[in-house]
Amino acid sequence: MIGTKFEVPDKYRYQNGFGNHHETEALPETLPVGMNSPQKPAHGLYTEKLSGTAFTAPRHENLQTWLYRILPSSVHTPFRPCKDGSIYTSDEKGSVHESVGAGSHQVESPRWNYLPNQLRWDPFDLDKQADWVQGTRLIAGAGDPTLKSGLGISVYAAGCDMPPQTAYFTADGDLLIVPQQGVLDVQTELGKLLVRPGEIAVIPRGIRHRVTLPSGPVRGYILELYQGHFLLPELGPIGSNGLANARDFQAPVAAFDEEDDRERNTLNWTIVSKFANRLFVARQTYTPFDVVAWHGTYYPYKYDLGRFNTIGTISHDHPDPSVFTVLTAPSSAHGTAVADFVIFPPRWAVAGGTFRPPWYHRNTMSEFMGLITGQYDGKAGTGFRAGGASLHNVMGAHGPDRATFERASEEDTAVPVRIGDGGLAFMFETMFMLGVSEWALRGAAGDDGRADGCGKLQAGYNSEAWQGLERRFRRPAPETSPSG
Ligand SMILES: O=C(O)Cc1cc(O)ccc1O
Ligand SMILES: [Fe+2]
Repeated sequence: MIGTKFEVPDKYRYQNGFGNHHETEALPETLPVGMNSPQKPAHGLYTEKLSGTAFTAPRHENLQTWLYRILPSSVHTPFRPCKDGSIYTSDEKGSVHESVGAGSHQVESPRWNYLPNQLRWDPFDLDKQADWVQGTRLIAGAGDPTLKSGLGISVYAAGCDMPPQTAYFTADGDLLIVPQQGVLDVQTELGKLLVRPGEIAVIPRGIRHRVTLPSGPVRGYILELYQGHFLLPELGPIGSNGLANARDFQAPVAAFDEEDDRERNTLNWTIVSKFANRLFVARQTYTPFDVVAWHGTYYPYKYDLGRFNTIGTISHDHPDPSVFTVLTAPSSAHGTAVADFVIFPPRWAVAGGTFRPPWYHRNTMSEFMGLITGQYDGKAGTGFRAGGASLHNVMGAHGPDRATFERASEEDTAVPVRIGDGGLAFMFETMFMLGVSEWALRGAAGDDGRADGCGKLQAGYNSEAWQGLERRFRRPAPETSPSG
């Protein structure tokens, strides 16, 4: 199912390759030849440079793109804090000079709860009244976007298009988007992406975008990476191909909208900015989707998880889940990720004489998991459901639930089995201890309709998953001496 059947065909064109220097123009002869910033850019456009790394970042890490657009991005009114409950309206009384202006809309208070327990959530409610920006709620996080350190994990659940003539960007980090339900039509400054469940998208920091929902309500997960950028993992002895292959990543081609001449000089466009976890709003007289051509290495992209080339054991033992890494955001400690995006795709389980599911374990890394569809092979019980989530924080003991243990310790391991068909689970794994938001914790599962909390936290997760595990230890009978 993943990667082959979609509700709607993809109507957009892409250019392929991860980390490529791409170039694309929606009108011929727009990109300058042999230079970036000509005195008179083609067609009367302005040149603008978008930097995703410091100017002096090493060549192999340097990310930047040159944009050729109708007006530069700076032509907007000052950003003002947006009004509580009305993110497209600025709070004229709120001062941009105060650290938290009166009435400012905070995406989430930075008050995190640090809990050693295993946590699991029922599927998050769809909010038919919300759009992409309003429907995104922080679940967990670490670090601080002002220090470009750490990450935030959110769920989105929305039922409305973003209003016409609005765009959003976050200055806090790169967005890794994992749709679980419904199609996202994402118009970005650099072109258009259609992103469906079974695909993922990355929208780098700063890139303005507008999300509409061509197939109705949507739900999914977002990892906002405050530091660094996602890379393909090293392949080591796997060799030069495998896992997610570079050629399967798709970046948009340039596409621009021309404004209606009658609307010139009217402040009819609204730009919402997330800056240090706080929303601000500015107005401008023209569409931000006015980039006629671009070239560079800093751009949004998408990837169909159905193209992942899954590698696993063909002898014995359950390998570390790092073999399923799609993208990794490395820290400066070699092999230790700020964030890994890992999937558990359909595959063959063939390990002989082996307990095949994940082992019981405790991990110095934190593991946030979501389920896109179907079932996860580590949890045969019914509690881990598509659109829900689980969190096993630093050193949180976890592993197969009782049902999984019983099945896997009796199965015939001389026979290969197909696992996960029609299903897809994923994990955001991070070196950081994750704080959990107030919203994620408030309201037990079944306690729906709360404004202040998701009402999805499962009170009985630990007991349902593990308390029923039986003692199986039998001390071997002492050997009796033959002499009597
Ligand atoms: O805990 C989990 O279910 C995720 C996981 C899967 C796996 O195959 C090995 C380790 C691991 O943490
Ligand atoms: Fe785990």
